[in-house]
Amino acid sequence: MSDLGLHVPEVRTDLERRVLDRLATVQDPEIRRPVTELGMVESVVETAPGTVEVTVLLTIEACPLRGTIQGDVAAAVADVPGCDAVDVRTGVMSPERRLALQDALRAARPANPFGEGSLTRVLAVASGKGGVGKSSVTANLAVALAARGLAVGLIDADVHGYSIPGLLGVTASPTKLDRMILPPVVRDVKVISIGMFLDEDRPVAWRGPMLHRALEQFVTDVHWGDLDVLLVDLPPGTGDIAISTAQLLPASELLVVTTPQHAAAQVAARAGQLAEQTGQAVAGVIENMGPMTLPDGTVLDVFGAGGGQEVADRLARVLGSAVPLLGSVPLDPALRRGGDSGDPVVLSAPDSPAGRALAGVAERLAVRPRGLAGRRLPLSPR
Ligand SMILES: Nc1ncnc2c1ncn2[C@@H]1O[C@H](COP(=O)(O)OP(=O)(O)OP(=O)(O)O)[C@@H](O)[C@H]1O
Repeated sequence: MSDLGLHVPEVRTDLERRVLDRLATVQDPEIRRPVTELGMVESVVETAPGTVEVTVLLTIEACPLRGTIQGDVAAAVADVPGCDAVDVRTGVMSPERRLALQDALRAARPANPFGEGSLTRVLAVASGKGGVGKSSVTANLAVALAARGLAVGLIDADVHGYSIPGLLGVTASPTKLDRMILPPVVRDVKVISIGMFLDEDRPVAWRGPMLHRALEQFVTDVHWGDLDVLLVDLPPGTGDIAISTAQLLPASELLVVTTPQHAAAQVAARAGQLAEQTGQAVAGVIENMGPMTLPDGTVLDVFGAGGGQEVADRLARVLGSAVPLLGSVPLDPALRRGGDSGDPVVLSAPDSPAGRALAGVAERLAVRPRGLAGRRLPLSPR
């Protein structure tokens, strides 16, 4: 039995033992745990001296990652000493085996993995109004934090403008195992979006309770594994989902995105002030679409300047705790291009002005020590 109490094949020869040991280094790309621990290795058989046949069971027949898993297994086994040839076969788990896997994964985690005592830093990204680049900033921060070696998850809860899948180039759908959802992993970020569950052409009228339920499912039914950071892309404004986030993710901190414009800053500050009622801390403010420097050195400030600092100062005053301006991301065609092509600017053009500014914000978020500093107690019991 594996650590999770699941199937481990019997081995008879030394080569079979070495191959099985090596398979412990192969992770399921979605669940992110060794295939040997997940009961996915059905058998390892030395069919002729130096020739091994490995049978891997996938969770579902239509597993989109069949080829990846087969390739990873073949690559891992290829240089096991004494192994001249490997044949990787795939099968599908029986419903009983699949259920046992889900039960084992569920038992290994609390119902709300981000509740009391969680070590995951949860950052809910808010903006006062739409179109300020909140989703672009969120997508870039997620991949920048993952590139720094952190385990990152991303929930796209922006019901009306879910754009995260496009910004990250996610084409895969989540794998559904009865009541458990395995999120697609793209650029090392586990991503789940409300858009992955909707018919693109059919508008949905979301009411508060539906939103709450959807977010609750993303928190509890999605298998996130151990995350260092969970980012939540909120819809613009101060609506129901911001309050649901505070309830379902009680340790979440707000990140407020604004443009430099005075009017936009006022609206953004209002969104941030919600933290006063929900007891959330504000991790900081990010100014986006800031002044851009043209090739001849002229500075073009389409949306003015200073809005980010204005929001940070105002929130600090209202909340009575320090609220840093984490960075100002300039208007930059490279950011727009990266978003359009699903190739975030922090990876596709890291030396561009926006790429550098966003990497700087990610660095500040990554190094900030965790703790209760700055977190306010809720005003009313939840
Ligand atoms: N710094 C920037 N420079 C250039 N273009 C940008 C910048 N930030 C965002 N954009 C572009 O602005 C548009 C809006 O961005 P985005 O969708 O991220 O905004 P949003 O605030 O998440 O909007 P909503 O909340 O309404 O969905 C996109 O086309 C994006 O590429």
